[in-house]
Amino acid sequence: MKHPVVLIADPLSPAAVDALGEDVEIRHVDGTDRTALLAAVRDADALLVRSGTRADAEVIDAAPRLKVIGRAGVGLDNVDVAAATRAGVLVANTPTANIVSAAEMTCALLLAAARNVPQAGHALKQGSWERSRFTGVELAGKVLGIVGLGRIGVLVAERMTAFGMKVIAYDPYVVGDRATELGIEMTGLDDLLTRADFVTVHLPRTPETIGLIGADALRKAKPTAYFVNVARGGIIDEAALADALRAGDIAGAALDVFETEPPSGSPLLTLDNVVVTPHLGASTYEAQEKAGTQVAESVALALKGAPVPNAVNAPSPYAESMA
Ligand SMILES: NC(=O)C1=CN([C@@H]2O[C@H](COP(=O)(O)OP(=O)(O)OC[C@H]3O[C@@H](n4cnc5c(N)ncnc54)[C@H](O)[C@@H]3O)[C@@H](O)[C@H]2O)C=CC1
Ligand SMILES: O=C(O)CCC(=O)C(=O)O
Repeated sequence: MKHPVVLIADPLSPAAVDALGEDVEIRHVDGTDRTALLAAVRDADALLVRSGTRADAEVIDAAPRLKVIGRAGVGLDNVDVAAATRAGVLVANTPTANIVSAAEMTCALLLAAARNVPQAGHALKQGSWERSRFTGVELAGKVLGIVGLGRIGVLVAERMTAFGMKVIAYDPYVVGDRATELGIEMTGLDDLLTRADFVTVHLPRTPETIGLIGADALRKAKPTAYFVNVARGGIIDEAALADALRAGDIAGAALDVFETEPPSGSPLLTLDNVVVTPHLGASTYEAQEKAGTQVAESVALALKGAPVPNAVNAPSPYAESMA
């Protein structure tokens, strides 16, 4: 009997392949090579992606056998869930597999920006021992503003509270006493922007969140404020951010994600007060093993027609956009 074809379009942990078992035929394609992807998906019963591959309507239409798209990670802005649902294709992500890694990365970038770690290290490797130039700021006693108090936002709050930061947050969808229990003050976005010494966004990329932090928002921030984005490019408008950084309207930024990835030619890459990483929030062995295993288990269940715990086809209150 012919086994169902599982097409892996982004680099996944070997654990994913193990968890898929022997009853499937595994094929690989570079999901960023559009032509190759559209050709390979034609025979696929399942498609496995991370954030590098766009599983949009064109891909779904090119895949007549497709039953399931597995997203090894959280964000679904690269998967057209509505088109998949219309085509009867189940979509499943791994909503908790990489959240600790993403939160730890956020804390790392916050500290790196506050203490100029990459800039000072780079200068030293170039032979320059410049201690005063890289004087930083302490986090203790400072206000951390978290925009989007979901799974990752809460983990960041817990960790940065241990550094002595006062945490305030904006999230109109948070209900209940969770924030109070954690000692987090919920507030409006404008108040957060005017009070925060560090602002970090932990939102999905949706029509509502694209450009949420734009020129107006940045104008409200303290000139000493730092902005951190380990969520999705475009939630902090990059052109407005570059302008604010150049003008000295804010002190610095740390970015793991970009409007276009890779962000070739972005002015942000040329600014000294910007710390950057190439979308590494989920790139730990632990997160990838969990995401790979969980997504493979979901795909294996879907191919058997069994219920899948992390299916996301149900309407969401903030459906992610393909914009
Ligand atoms: N850099 C990386 O490698 C990673 C990035 N991510 C990104 O982080 C995002 C957040 O992840 P989680 O915390 O797990 O998601 P989550 O769904 O647990 O939390 C998102 C929070 O944003 C809030 N929210 C939605 N729209 C909002 C708005 N307009 N204003 C304010 N708050 C709003 C929701 O109420 C929710 O509490 C993901 O969607 C993904 O894009 C996730 C993992 C790794
Ligand atoms: O490792 C990846 O594919 C990106 C992780 C991510 O951004 C997510 O899970 O939303």
